Amino acid sequence: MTADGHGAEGTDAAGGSTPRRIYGIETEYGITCALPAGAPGAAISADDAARYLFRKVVAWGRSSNVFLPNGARLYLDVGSHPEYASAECDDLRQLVANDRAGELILDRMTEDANVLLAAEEVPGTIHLFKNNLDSAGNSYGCHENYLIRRRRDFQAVGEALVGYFVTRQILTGAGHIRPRPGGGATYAFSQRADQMWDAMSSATTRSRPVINTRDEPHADAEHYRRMHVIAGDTSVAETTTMLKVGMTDLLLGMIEDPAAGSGSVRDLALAEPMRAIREISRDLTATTAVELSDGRRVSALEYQSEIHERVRAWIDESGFTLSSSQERVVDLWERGLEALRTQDYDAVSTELDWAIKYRLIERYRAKHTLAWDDPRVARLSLAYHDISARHGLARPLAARGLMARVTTDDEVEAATNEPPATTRAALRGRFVAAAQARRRDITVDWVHLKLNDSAHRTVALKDPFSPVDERVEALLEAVEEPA
Ligand SMILES: Nc1ncnc2c1ncn2[C@@H]1O[C@H](COP(=O)(O)OP(=O)(O)OP(=O)(O)O)[C@@H](O)[C@H]1O
Ligand SMILES: [Mg+2]
Repeated sequence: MTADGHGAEGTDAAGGSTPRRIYGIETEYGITCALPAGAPGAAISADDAARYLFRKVVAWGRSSNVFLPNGARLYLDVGSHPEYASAECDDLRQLVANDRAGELILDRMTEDANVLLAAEEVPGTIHLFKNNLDSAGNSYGCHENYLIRRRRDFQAVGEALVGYFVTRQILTGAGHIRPRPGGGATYAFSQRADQMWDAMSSATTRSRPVINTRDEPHADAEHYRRMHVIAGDTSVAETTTMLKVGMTDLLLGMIEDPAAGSGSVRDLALAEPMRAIREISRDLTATTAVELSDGRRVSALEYQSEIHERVRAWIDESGFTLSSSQERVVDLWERGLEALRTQDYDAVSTELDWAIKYRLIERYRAKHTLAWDDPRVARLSLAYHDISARHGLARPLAARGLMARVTTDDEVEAATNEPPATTRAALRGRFVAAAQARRRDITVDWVHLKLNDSAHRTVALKDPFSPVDERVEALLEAVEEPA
């Protein structure tokens, strides 16, 4: 921690760990109610299914927008997809556990909702998907949030970062069976690539930008911004989530380090990012060249290799000691690029979503001689994203050593109740848990904790890095007092 209490600095000197950063992932889940094959009638709509899913939450929290004892936010907006926003994390393994905990919570809610459907004799089974596109072509997102230092050259740095986010799909895309205009289908890196319409903008729904610039830091606005990244595919494999956030955190660390600075990426802005994102998604060799603002042409593979090299050099020069998760990130990043260079996807086919899914589908296609546009292939692909412990493929794939893990089942289970211990989320989690146990009425958001009693005590937690606060201890005592 530094004197100003922000805790993110003080690591500029050689050695030590990379600068601390707050990050969180929001995931909108796909939802559908499916009838057994050949069953007559129609299943309930996705909206109705979502209402069944949230019935218990609404009964318990009196709202479909609640904060949980693990520090996360669970909500359902009118007419939209169930969403889980992870608690603020400052460690990759912690983030993966909190994100996976959301999956587990929602899977259990789905099981309950299906019991409810059966009891009410409503036909069908609800399924939740960690993907980005439903059968009607609607897209929903997985947003990453990174706390970054406020800076005057945000626009210029942002343009280079857009290039990074557009090209990183060759590593972190979730894989997509993409219908070909003239018929048939091919395999692409990303489901989300065809759904993005803008590079940087403050609107999320209308223009769907790669980086959302709405200025809502949930922290001291004088020093920080929250960078809201809309462009990523939702990750299924824990290692892909780890890589996606881990490599971005390191890149941001380099840009924010005065020794490297924004000059370390400024030359990497793309001339036409929205054209590039589509072209790159469709080329599994990652060799299609796209144009940079300065007229140079590079492939996504060259672009990402360049970023990787610069970040590696920055780490070496700074003499940082990486955490074991960060070591894993740098290694997987490198091996992912090498797999593309050699076109030997098997080198990463237990770690990167697009490659895991590709191998799964290719084996199935070969066994049954199926084309990419066969409905059975589409069903297998969808099952990859189904979060159900019973119907989804992630669990059996992991059990057979075909999908690597970052966490253990015990860690994920614990993270359904326990907030990250090292960030502001720890305070929120304790407050929510205490209020639940005492049945006290509270109002919570990312920054505020409020006890709705006659005194209307509210604490504003402006420092997301801090897991301790005397005012919260006093508030917790008030929660324990008889109302
Ligand atoms: N100061 C912060 N810096 C970085 N990330 C943060 C910070 N505070 C909260 N977060 C993370 O940002 C995410 C916010 O999720 P939420 O869905 O509420 O986002 P939003 O975009 O602000 O709202 P909405 O989805 O309703 O538009 C969470 O994952 C949370 O952990
Ligand atoms: Mg959100």
